[in-house]
Amino acid sequence: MRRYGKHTDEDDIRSRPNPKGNRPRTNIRPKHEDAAEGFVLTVDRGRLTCLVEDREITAMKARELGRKAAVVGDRVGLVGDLSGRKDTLARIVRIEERRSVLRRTADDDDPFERVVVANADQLAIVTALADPEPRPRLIDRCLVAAYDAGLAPLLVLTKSDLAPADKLLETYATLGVDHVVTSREELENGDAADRVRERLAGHITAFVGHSGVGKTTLVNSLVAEDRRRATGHVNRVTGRGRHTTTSALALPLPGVEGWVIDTPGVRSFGLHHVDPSRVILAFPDLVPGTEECPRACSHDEKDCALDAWVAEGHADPARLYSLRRLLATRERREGD
Ligand SMILES: Nc1nc2c(ncn2[C@@H]2O[C@H](COP(=O)(O)OP(=O)(O)OP(=O)(O)O)[C@@H](O)[C@H]2O)c(=O)[nH]1
Ligand SMILES: [Zn+2]
Repeated sequence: MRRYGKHTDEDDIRSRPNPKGNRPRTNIRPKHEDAAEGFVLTVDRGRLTCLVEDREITAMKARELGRKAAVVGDRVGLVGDLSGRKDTLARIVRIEERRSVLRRTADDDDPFERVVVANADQLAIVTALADPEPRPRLIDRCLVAAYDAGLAPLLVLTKSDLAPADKLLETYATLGVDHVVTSREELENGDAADRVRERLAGHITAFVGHSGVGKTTLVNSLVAEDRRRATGHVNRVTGRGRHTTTSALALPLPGVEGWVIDTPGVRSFGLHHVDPSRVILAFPDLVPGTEECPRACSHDEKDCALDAWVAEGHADPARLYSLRRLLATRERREGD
């Protein structure tokens, strides 16, 4: 059989007594041992689109998973009809352990998670340099969410044909955040896509951005033609059903390993769930200075040991200033 390649010697045949692959069943096997592996591409009102091998299939969560929801980016185990034919429905019976979870709430008082992406390792924060004006506090909040979730942030500054990037970049220099600057012309000649793509290969990158910053235009330049979406406005129709305002959408990068996960435009970035003790982990140079901190220190309070430690010359005061600025964005203000 072709499946066995060139190993058609007798030994090999003997070790596969049932060449059809329908192995005998016994009662002691773990449940759903033979579930197919899938990757969640998008979620729409309880229906999940999953990639299984090269087929996109529609699935629902099996009741046995209880309250645990599968989200975009999840690796899942599926059983049932995996043909991907119209009107078929598979069942998700397992959610693999996640490497990361990116959450946001609509605002800080909102207990519901609006966007959840699993397994991303990079967060592309898309900001226009003008039209609309950059909102540094929103950027800071996205950075906090990235650090909290353990994602590496990538700042993507669009519309450099309308305004220069240097002032904004200065604000982030101390944080050492990687960045790409793009313009209308570079979008048109392909340079923007090339430069951004370089940073995406081998990664699962979630893209976030305020509405109108050019996120859709950019994402379209990165993905295959048949995956592109109409730009300009909110009524986003993907080739595969309506893209709801609450779900993200995973798109493969053509030619290389890697995924772009587009998320709906954000107006605010609620940080209800953020744990300051994880944000400090993005500042490894400051971590040793927290040893003398009071228990459960937010590192943004009077008794925080970092002030004295930095004053003793152990780290750059600008780094502590940046950490404090980020932590302060957890407090809600008008316009966040
Ligand atoms: N001048 C200039 N305009 C740009 C650039 N990139 C995108 N635009 C324009 O900005 C507008 C908004 O772009 P979109 O890609 O729709 O923005 P979006 O962030 O996806 O916005 P929503 O779809 O509302 O979430 C469009 O008119 C684009 O043509 C750029 O680099 N320079
Ligand atoms: Zn502290």
